Amino acid sequence: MLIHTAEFKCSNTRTEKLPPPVLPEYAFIGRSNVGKSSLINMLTQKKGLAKTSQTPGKTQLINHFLINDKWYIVDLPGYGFARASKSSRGEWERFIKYYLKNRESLQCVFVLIDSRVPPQKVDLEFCFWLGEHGIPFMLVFTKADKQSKHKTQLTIAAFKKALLDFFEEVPQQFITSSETQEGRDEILTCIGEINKGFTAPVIE
Ligand SMILES: Nc1nc2c(ncn2[C@@H]2O[C@H](COP(=O)(O)OP(=O)(O)OP(=O)(O)O)[C@@H](O)[C@H]2O)c(=O)[nH]1
Repeated sequence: MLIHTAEFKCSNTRTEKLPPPVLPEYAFIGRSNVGKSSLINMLTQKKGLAKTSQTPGKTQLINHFLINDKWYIVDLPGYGFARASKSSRGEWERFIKYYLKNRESLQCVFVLIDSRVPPQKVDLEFCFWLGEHGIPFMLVFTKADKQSKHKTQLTIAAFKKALLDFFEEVPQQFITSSETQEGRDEILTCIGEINKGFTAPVIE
């Protein structure tokens, strides 16, 4: 799929203010600093679209980016950053989990995993939670340029093994690098395919 336009649409801290759910949308989420903003910029080929930062856990908003006037990339706040207070973590849970469970136009959640780290409890628990609620998701192993292909494969194998304790089969996986653009075509092709089957929910 070619990206003709990618524009920031809105930032929200409240789910009531989200755009009407008439276009297919794809949420991107992961532990803070996993490379989510860089991935969104890489997918859209727009450097400053999602903000990248060296300070983990900065974005606490749901950001909608409209792509080709036809679908949304949704940038969700990162989870699992140590410095967040208990109350702000609780708020994150309520807000994001409400969005994930109730957003009619959400087609798939791309869960970003740092390809250099062994399976982390917080990532696995999040995947289990998605599974429990029947929310479709896929895995994106980020920062692949930072290590050998072999090491990335070992991380993926370990993550899959951990998931198989819970799931009968593992979701689709992508390997990405925002530096080399690895994984871009694969993710966009996948989104293009899902878009073809989208019918807008009826809004009452
Ligand atoms: N080499 C390399 N570095 C990356 C890649 N993706 C992200 N980075 C670096 O990792 C750091 C974090 O990247 P971000 O894209 O800001 O991460 P984020 O997940 O949006 O961070 P939060 O704002 O905490 O949610 C930055 O220094 C990026 O330059 C990648 O694919 N390869």
